[in-house]
Amino acid sequence: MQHISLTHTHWLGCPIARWTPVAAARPAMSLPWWRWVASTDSLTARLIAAGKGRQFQVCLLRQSVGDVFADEAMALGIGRRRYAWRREVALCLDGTPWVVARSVAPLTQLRGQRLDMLGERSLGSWLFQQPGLVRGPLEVSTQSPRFIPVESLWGRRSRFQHAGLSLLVQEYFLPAMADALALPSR
Ligand SMILES: C=C(O[C@@H]1C=C(C(=O)O)C=C[C@H]1O)C(=O)O
Repeated sequence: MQHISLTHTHWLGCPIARWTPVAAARPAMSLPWWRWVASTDSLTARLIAAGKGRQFQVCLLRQSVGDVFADEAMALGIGRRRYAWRREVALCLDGTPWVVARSVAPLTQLRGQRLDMLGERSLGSWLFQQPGLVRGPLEVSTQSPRFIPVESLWGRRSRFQHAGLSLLVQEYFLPAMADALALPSR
């Protein structure tokens, strides 16, 4: 597959992200990456295991309330101008970001869920403890994230549903992770 490397600036004038169902991306994906990208259990737990003693840390980049990107609004079934809770983090091993993630949820659905109190604790650790958690289908993108100017190898997103809350979690796997784990470029 042709190596596509997009940088932050490519997003100018291109407001819609291209997301495809994970199964459709399978032919373009190596098996080692498939095991990461198509997994549906906690990425936090997987990174800690793969880190083999490296220190895992959630670095909170930004947490705010505001509107969302058009593709996020579509995935959540809300209007673009509806207020949403937005959390952006880097998942780091020994201080090196391996994954960056952006999670968004409609503000009106947060009702008493004190997600803003998470700080540098992993959202995944909280999420996967919730009874009745439902995870929607995974979608994949080769475009880099828009919320931080880094290049990623694979991006994925899925919607979690729990007690009336819809939370869209988008995770982008970075070249530093591929280097550390000797994964292929795609
Ligand atoms: C959804 C998970 O949570 C991870 C932790 C996040 C956070 O703390 O904000 C964000 C996205 C995930 O990479 C997971 O562990 O699978």
